[in-house]
Amino acid sequence: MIAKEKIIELKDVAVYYKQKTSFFKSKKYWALSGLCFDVYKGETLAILGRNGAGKSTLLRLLAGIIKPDSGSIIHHTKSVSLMALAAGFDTNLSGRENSLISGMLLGYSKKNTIRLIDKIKQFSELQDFFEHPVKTYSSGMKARLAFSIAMYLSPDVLLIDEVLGVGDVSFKDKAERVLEDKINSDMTVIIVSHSEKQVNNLAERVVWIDGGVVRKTGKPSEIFSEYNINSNFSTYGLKVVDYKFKEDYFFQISIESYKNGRVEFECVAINLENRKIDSLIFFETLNDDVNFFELDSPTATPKYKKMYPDLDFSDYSRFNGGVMNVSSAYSIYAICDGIKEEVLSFSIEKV
Ligand SMILES: Nc1ncnc2c1ncn2[C@@H]1O[C@H](COP(=O)(O)OP(=O)(O)OP(=O)(O)O)[C@@H](O)[C@H]1O
Repeated sequence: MIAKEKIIELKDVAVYYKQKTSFFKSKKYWALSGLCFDVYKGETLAILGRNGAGKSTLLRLLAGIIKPDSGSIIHHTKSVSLMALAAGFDTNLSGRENSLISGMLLGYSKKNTIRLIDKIKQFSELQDFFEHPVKTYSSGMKARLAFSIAMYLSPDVLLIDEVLGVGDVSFKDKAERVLEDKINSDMTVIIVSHSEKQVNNLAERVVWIDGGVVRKTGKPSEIFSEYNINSNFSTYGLKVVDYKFKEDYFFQISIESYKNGRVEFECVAINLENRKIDSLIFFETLNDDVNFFELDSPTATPKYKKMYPDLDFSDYSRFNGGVMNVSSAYSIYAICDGIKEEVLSFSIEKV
């Protein structure tokens, strides 16, 4: 096996912001702490996390715009671009002038940058606006300029913050196609995205940031099941811990209501290898008692079919609802082709 080449290393990195508590006083707020992970050459890495988790702070760190307050970042590359954040633009200058500056900052000669500028203008579809100050642009136009610059002035590491979420449908399609070409080349791409579909399509690896710390890293399929369940539970001030699942299953558990320590839920489970699930059994370990209940309706509701159009909900899925208790632990077994196997286990706690 060829050893993967590290392009960025984060060693116990932490960043704080000063937040004002009164007119004279401020306190340190640690937006990121204890981050340790590596980025490898040529990979596409997705950064996932809820609002306020620290994703933008992490991107700014990776781009060198801010420095860690403790720990260290080692860059084994010269050109990291945060174009897509549009953070580097001088808004008094035009799209053309900003493209030129970006090229020079990335180490291109003036001649080479000028050669690429018309391609940037054409790709961005900004037309005459390209010659106007960036401060007159809408946020979608800024994102289009940023994306186009990044695509033509190929840095070694491309950082993208939700850029594909802006712009009209035809620009989005075009951007996604070009980005896929970059991903298939040896460019390293780090992308922040809330879209499960986009991350599944584009990224090989995910770093899940939760409350400023790395909660988990892994393949998109390993992360999303737990991430989605956690997102649902955290809306109710609850968290899912000790989450373990069998990779050939997809799960979605959503909360219908939460009252007096009892969670009414809906659950859908799908065998991703198209093995028929005969039944799903929930075992609950609460106060040394073991309770169990069986989920036995064979197909999902139209709601789930609409949410996951790519999944096969026929024989391979089981769907039902029930009640779970907070401060309790669950093991879920599937009987699949006559064989009983543990497919998911977790506990529910108050945050
Ligand atoms: N300049 C700042 N001063 C004080 N606190 C800040 C500053 N910037 C960010 N924070 C705080 O740091 C935390 C992380 O913010 P960050 O913008 O990195 O999160 P995020 O994951 O990108 O969020 P979102 O998805 O909402 O954009 C948040 O709690 C935020 O309130």
